[in-house]
Amino acid sequence: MTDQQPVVVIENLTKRYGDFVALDSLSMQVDKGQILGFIGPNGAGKTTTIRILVGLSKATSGRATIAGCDCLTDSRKIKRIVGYMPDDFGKYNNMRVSEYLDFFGAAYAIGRRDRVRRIDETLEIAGATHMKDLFVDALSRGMQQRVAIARTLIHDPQMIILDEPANGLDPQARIDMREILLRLAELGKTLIVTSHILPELARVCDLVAMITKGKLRAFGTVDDIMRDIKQRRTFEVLLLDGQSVEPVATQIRKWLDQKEPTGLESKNAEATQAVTADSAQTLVRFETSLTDNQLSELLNQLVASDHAIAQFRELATDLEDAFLSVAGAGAQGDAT
Ligand SMILES: Nc1ncnc2c1ncn2[C@@H]1O[C@H](COP(=O)(O)OP(=O)(O)OP(=O)(O)O)[C@@H](O)[C@H]1O
Repeated sequence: MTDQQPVVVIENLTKRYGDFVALDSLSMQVDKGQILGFIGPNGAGKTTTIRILVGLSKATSGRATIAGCDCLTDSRKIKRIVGYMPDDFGKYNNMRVSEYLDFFGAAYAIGRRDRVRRIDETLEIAGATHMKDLFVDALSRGMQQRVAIARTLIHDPQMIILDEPANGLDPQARIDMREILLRLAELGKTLIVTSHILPELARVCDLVAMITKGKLRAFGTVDDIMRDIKQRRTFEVLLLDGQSVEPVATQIRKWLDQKEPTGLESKNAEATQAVTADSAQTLVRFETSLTDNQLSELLNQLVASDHAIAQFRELATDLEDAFLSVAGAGAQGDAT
């Protein structure tokens, strides 16, 4: 395998439990040193995919390889290449951090002298050097998560798979976790990181795969996904006078009812519902899929009316909105 070849190759991976399709023809690739954010709500199929990747579960059809090794048939090699951190830390009473890591190092058949060195190295990468002599079960969730990362790195895997590493962490610990992920990528590791919380990963991921109901809904860089997903945009009209809010909201509703794709009553109803008047903040907010050209007509009408308009602005759409848009579109598609 050369450096140019993707480290992870997933081709048409499908997993059925009886009649239930947990994973439906999933395909994607991850290159060396990249961080893939694997995003999806509970039950989407993330853990199913990961279990197949680390050789713990057999796909019904399709294929997955890591560094050229088949995840099913080369499972011994996969265990050497991959470090897997499940979302559950487990119970390790009466064990100091160094003993805990030594235990896992020995399980990987790392010699005693190398284990001593690896324990120091992995604790340093995970920012947990000062925890070395503490008892594992006395550590906070965030500290335990760092120790779990050190454990995942103990055999120096080239590929690291972390299942919900930020789960249960406080905001600072989440930021620290992101720093650790970036450090690992800098060290040349390839990472797959799952989350059901999107913005958390968006800042550190090179790639994002969004999955719902076992199907890949979007795959690409964060920018690609934001550009490609056709979504309704949100606008705000800020008014100078609170009394203008209701009449302007009514004017926008009427205009949207005429201009949004016609012929479908439900569409119009949706557009109408998407206009909200906020008297306290003297603004009207609305959602639309109309273009800037079309919206300029509305802006002209509003400016020509008796109401003093302070601002007409588009609200930034974040990845969370994009995800909801993808998930919603996918769910509608499945229903038809
Ligand atoms: N052994 C099993 N037998 C039957 N159904 C299963 C089994 N394992 C998982 N499933 C189902 O497959 C679907 C995908 O589950 P999976 O655990 O992969 O989701 P997930 O995206 O990891 O969600 P979560 O974040 O909740 O772990 C779920 O509907 C789950 O109930």
